[in-house]
Amino acid sequence: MTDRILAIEPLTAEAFASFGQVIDAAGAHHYPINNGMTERYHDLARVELGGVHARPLISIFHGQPYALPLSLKLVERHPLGSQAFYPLDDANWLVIVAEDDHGTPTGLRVFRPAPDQGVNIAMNTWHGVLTVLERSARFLVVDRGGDGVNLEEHHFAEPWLVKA
Ligand SMILES: NC(=O)N[C@@H](O)C(=O)O
Ligand code: NI
Repeated sequence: MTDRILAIEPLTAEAFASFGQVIDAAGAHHYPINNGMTERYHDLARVELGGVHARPLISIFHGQPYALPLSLKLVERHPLGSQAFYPLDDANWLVIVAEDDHGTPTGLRVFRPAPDQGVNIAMNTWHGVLTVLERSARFLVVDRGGDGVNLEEHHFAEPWLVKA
């Protein structure tokens, strides 16, 4: 029996503020372009690119579903850049993040994005890898390429349990 249980909470910009930004057209600054044929939802998140020869990468991640309860054994962070995930399908997914305490993740939080929400995880922020539930889903991912090592992993001595 473990006391290392994590509950799932709804994703809000306020709750996520210390980990990055929520990508959400709702409430965003927007304006018509292209003779009014397109609405631009502008500047939704802050892409961070650090280190040498940094450049933005645009990729598609096709995530396979995990089952709940989820045994969380690892979080990671990208010291040289942010990482954004925006669903291309109707996805049921989780965003797992943590604060940092002198190099150790602490204060784990598990968020469930609403439909039409994505996230931009700020540079050097501890997070779980893409965690999709129920059915596979594709995500547009914007993160950092370039020189240097942009991945640091933390393996928990004892896993956390993410429960519905
Ligand atoms: N490894 C990789 O590109 N993906 C992870 O960084 C992740 O956060 O899913
Ligand atoms: Ni990552």
